[in-house]
Amino acid sequence: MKGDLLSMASLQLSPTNFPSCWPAPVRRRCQPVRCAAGERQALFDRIAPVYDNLNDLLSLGQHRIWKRMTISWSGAKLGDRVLDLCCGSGDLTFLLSEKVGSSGKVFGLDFSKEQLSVASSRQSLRARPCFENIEWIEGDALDLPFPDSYFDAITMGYGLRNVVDREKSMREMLRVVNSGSRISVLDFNKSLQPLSSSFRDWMIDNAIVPVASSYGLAEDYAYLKSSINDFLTGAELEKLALDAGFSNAQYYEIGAGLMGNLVATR
Ligand SMILES: C/C(=C\Cc1cc(O)c2ccccc2c1O)CCC[C@H](C)CCC[C@H](C)CCCC(C)C
Ligand SMILES: C[S@@+](CC[C@H](N)C(=O)[O-])C[C@H]1O[C@@H](n2cnc3c(N)ncnc32)[C@H](O)[C@@H]1O
Repeated sequence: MKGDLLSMASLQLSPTNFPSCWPAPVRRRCQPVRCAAGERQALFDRIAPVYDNLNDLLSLGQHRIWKRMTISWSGAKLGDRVLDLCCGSGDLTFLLSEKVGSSGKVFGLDFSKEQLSVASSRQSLRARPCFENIEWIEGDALDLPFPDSYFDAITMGYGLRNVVDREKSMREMLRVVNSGSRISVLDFNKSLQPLSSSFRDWMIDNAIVPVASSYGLAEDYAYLKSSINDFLTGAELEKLALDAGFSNAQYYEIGAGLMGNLVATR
């Protein structure tokens, strides 16, 4: 499986953005794969055309607030070089771009070609001057094409739950983030409160899946429920970060306990 994942291509990846000691990325095509990672990649490719609209509809626009909180916790500031991991259609990437401004640099990395294509067309449509600081990279969160200590901040929205190896993903984030800098990881909160988890499961069964089924995507959205149940609690996420080597980790429940944000400092 590692071999398959290593065959990720790199989009618009300019060697000039890397120190000269860093090998130039090789342009390769993604291979269709049948492993768990390949199935998830295919799922995110399939849902790409409706992903943004469904997020707005299903969360009643609330996901925009949760994403702004994630940016704020990342500590990204003007002039920084930052990474949005598992960027999908780019919501967090665009917010980071505004935050670091034209003197900064933002990399949006994802393994779904279709999600990146939506992100790139949104970039052309909105055409704000600072958006020129964005570079989209088709790549693997488990094998990042960046040197050690390269970033001043990292964000990851709804990504950690979807990668096939969370420990490895955490170790990769630790490797590429600067000492003293932060990662800010937004995802569903695997709540220990029965009322909160019942409400979330009820929402998925009775709102999310029925709406998604009208686009022929019922199964893809039903995956949400099992993936949240297989995910980690806030305390487990803090432990994951500390075990990987972060010096500090704090988990915040947000959105009435439906969502959570892990903030860890290297
Ligand atoms: C932001 C949302 C979904 C992101 C998302 C993440 C994934 O990992 C996926 C995997 C596979 C398919 C799709 C996705 C995916 O879309 C939408 C979240 C919706 C919430 C479950 C429902 C929120 C309900 C309330 C209206 C919010 C009210 C909050 C208020 C503060 C009380
Ligand atoms: C639910 S979407 C989140 C998109 C965006 N961050 C957001 O907040 O809306 C999850 C994204 O993670 C990406 N992803 C999952 N595993 C990945 C991996 N190993 N490497 C790169 N991207 C991955 C998927 O392609 C998908 O675009």
